[in-house]
Amino acid sequence: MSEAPPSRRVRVAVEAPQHSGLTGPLDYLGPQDLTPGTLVHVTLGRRDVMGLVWDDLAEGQDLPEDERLPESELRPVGEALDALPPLSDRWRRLVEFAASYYQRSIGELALAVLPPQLRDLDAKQLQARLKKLDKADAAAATQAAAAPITPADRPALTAQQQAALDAVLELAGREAPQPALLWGLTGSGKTEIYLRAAEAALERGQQVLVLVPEINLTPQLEARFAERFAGHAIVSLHSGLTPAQRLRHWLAAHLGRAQLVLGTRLAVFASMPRLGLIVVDEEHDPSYKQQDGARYSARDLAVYRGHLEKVPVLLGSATPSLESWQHALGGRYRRIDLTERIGGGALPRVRLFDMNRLERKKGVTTTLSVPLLDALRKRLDRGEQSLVFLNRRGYAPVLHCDQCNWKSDCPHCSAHQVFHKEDRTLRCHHCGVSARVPRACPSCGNPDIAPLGRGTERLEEQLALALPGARVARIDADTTKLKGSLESQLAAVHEGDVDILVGTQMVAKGHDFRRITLVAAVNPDGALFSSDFRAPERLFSLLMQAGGRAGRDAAQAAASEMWVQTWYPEHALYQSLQKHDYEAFASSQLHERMSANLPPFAHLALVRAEGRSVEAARDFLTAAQEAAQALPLSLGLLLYPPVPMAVARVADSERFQMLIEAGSRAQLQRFLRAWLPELHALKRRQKGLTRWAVDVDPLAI
Ligand SMILES: Nc1ncnc2c1ncn2[C@@H]1O[C@H](COP(=O)(O)OP(=O)(O)OP(=O)(O)O)[C@@H](O)[C@H]1O
Ligand SMILES: [Zn+2]
Repeated sequence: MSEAPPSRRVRVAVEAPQHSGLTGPLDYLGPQDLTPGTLVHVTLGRRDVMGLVWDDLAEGQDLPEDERLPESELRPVGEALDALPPLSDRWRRLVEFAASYYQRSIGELALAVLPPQLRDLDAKQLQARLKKLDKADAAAATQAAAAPITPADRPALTAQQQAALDAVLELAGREAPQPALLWGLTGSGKTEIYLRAAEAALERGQQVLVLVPEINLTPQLEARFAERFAGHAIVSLHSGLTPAQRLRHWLAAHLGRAQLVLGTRLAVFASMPRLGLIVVDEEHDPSYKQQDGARYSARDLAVYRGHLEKVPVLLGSATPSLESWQHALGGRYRRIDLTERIGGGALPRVRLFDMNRLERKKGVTTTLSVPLLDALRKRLDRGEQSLVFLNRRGYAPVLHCDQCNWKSDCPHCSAHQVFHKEDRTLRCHHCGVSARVPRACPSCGNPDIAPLGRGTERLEEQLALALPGARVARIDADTTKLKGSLESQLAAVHEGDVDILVGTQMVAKGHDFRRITLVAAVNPDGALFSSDFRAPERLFSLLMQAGGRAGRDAAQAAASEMWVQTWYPEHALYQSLQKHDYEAFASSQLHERMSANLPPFAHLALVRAEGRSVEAARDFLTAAQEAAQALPLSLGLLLYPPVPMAVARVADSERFQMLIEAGSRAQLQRFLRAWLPELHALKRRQKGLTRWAVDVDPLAI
């Protein structure tokens, strides 16, 4: 290091949040041979931060020539972490696309999707890490090399599965494969297709990325991959890992050593030099959408990544998102169907139980109707399992005093505090604040305050009372807080130690329960009349999923039943559900969406604002709307007026939102790019505004 080599202008993506006004990579002075994709330390203001050397030109996010600093004023880049192979061109294109599409800065997104620990290392520490990893991997690699890629113990495919696999393999052989939508009934053996397609990719020496909605809800999928590919290098990537694990797993993927990467939405950004296949399981699941920062859809980015890397993307679902379904109808996605359950079992018979037929007693809803209890008892007698599904946790959604009408409202939110009997607390599910249950009404002193309505905790209690001797268990966010508790509770169900399982949507998804013959949804009507146009889609898929937990053992399939208690049995959604007719449901929904000009026929962005007062949040959006109307690019767009959000106040913050609707993605993108910089300026002027954010393709309205 005697003579300093000549320097040049290098562009470095640094983590500067959008609101700081820095959008593109920044200019520094660095050595000639600094490869794009290399991590470097740089100074930003007075801080030392991690940056990523970017390309010479990043489209759209560059400062105009005359705003760039002359070379003489540039700061030098600091230490480069060049022991790490640079992040690939394709990886950088993915990040660039995501940043631009979701309206964030490249640097913010690039650094946010790298493992956090990587940011804190210097070159020497990184080298030490890599060395340690080398040693561990050398041992594992010999093992992996010895493991056969074609495992011996795998089931022979059914004819339908074989046809589906052939279709996937045919795509994989193409120069630029189109994405595939694997539409398969619950229990039709979709996972087996993922496994076989993965196997074929491994045989080609490629890496496979498998995305799942929530890793702790799908321990079985992970177990099935681990079992099938025992001896192969499989790593997981999700937010439940320790920072050290996350770095180790990420490095294994980046160095090309991990053959399979299984992860949640953030794994869509895993650096994988030999990527050969992307699987997105339960592609319709809302948890693929990131809900803060860059609000990306991992499913949509997976499709884009497949296009960039020219690899097949396999989107699997029994109830595809209407977006994907529409793409399949239009021929953009290749549709592959699995229409039979493994073993030839039937889907459960759906029984729509009309609540209007029950005798009405004032103020009492008979959630546990006599016929339902009879059906449960029948299963008990036969030694079969039942699942009772209610998407509301806690004991009761509100406590109420019938003398003065006091209700357990959250002091900080426009919502009730939920009564949790187990620890006798009132808890707000929005801001998290928790209080002891009062002995008497805080307002009038009446000692007789009562729970109104019902959550899973109460349902569990009532079931145990009504069916003495039954082993009732509950699985929801409250019973599974401890690490490993969900796994052990699920294991108890699989082992037959539970007769009746009560739970929220956590139990409806993905589990391969073998002994359940009755699934009951006791109070699903709420979503029918939601102001969110996607609520019916979510309800339908949740109920199909829940129903799919019954009769998975073909021998019992004929006796399986799904029980839906509803006040609206004639509703089209339930009618389609009864026939297991996703196609009819999708077609009627798409029809409605088309006439209402909603996605997938229109493209939406939502701007949300939070303030210390209603005025602050609303006025900001009103000003934003005026700024939008002044832009010629807003012509042809629909700008809805600001409205309070469904839960208007959370943690003492007033929340408003404003919807923008466009006929095309490109039009929306062009408009946002012109408009959002003005919002950064407006924010500085709006007193009392705490934050604002834009959500492109919002999922919940
Ligand atoms: N060809 C096959 N022969 C025998 N058993 C199979 C075959 N394919 C899958 N199975 C088994 O059938 C069951 C259901 O398959 P799988 O879990 O893959 O269905 P799925 O479509 O992913 O279901 P879901 O959407 O409900 O999660 C599993 O226990 C699986 O091991
Ligand atoms: Zn609250």
